[in-house]
Amino acid sequence: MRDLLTLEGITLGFGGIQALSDVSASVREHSVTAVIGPNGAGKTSLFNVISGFYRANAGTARYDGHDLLATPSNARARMGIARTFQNIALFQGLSVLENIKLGAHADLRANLLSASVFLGPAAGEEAALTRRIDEEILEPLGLAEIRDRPVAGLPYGQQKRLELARAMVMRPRLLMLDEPFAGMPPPEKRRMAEAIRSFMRTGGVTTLLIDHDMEAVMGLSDHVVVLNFGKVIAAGDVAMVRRHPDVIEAYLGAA
Ligand SMILES: Nc1ncnc2c1ncn2[C@@H]1O[C@H](COP(=O)(O)OP(=O)(O)OP(=O)(O)O)[C@@H](O)[C@H]1O
Repeated sequence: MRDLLTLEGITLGFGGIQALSDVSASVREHSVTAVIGPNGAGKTSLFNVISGFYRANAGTARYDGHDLLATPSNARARMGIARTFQNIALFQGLSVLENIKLGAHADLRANLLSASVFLGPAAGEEAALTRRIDEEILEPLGLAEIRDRPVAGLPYGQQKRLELARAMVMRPRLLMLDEPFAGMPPPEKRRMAEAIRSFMRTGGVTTLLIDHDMEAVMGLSDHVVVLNFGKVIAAGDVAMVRRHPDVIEAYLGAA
């Protein structure tokens, strides 16, 4: 399988802090790649460079043959890059369905408070989108019954799955998940992992994820990149990374 994303020498600093130093990594198409590492290792910064939220000071990124770092962030979304956030970033006053529809209007997300998001598409398009969301997204994620409920008050696990739903409605090629398992009890983690796998099977998506939950990460991932103090200290398959002495010292040993 070919690489969908290749990073080389990515460097990012904030004043005196070196968040990323010369980070090189690749993400193989149709695989799950996990980025792990202790707090402050640079995982979210790396996501922010890929999605265009931060601008790298040095380095290159190629995505599907394109120079990613030269591509504006809204164009990256159109190229099929979708992400979720570490902290839940849903509209609590809107329904499950409305939140997912916002995800479908990637270009308008910069302008989320605009009512035109809902008035924009013609009625026929709107109905087709709703049907697609019902079949492609809500059903496999087990969210069909709560489709019209407001997000506020939904259990945490359902809100995390809704974030995945909102990213998936774009039919992304590269799905970036920032701590999808955080704060979940084991049954919810299993449901989330199953949902990610099912989208990979049916949608052919490539997944890049960050999480602290070693068991969940190891159970789902084909490839693991370990960051510490902004540097890649190990990369490889799950078995190799588990055995790596620097990883054990930096991360697994401390877990
Ligand atoms: N906007 C910013 N301004 C200043 N420093 C930042 C900014 N974003 C990240 N950093 C710093 O860069 C370093 C890497 O942070 P980052 O959030 O990428 O780590 P992380 O591995 O995602 O950590 P965590 O597991 O705690 O989320 C940290 O020292 C952090 O304080």
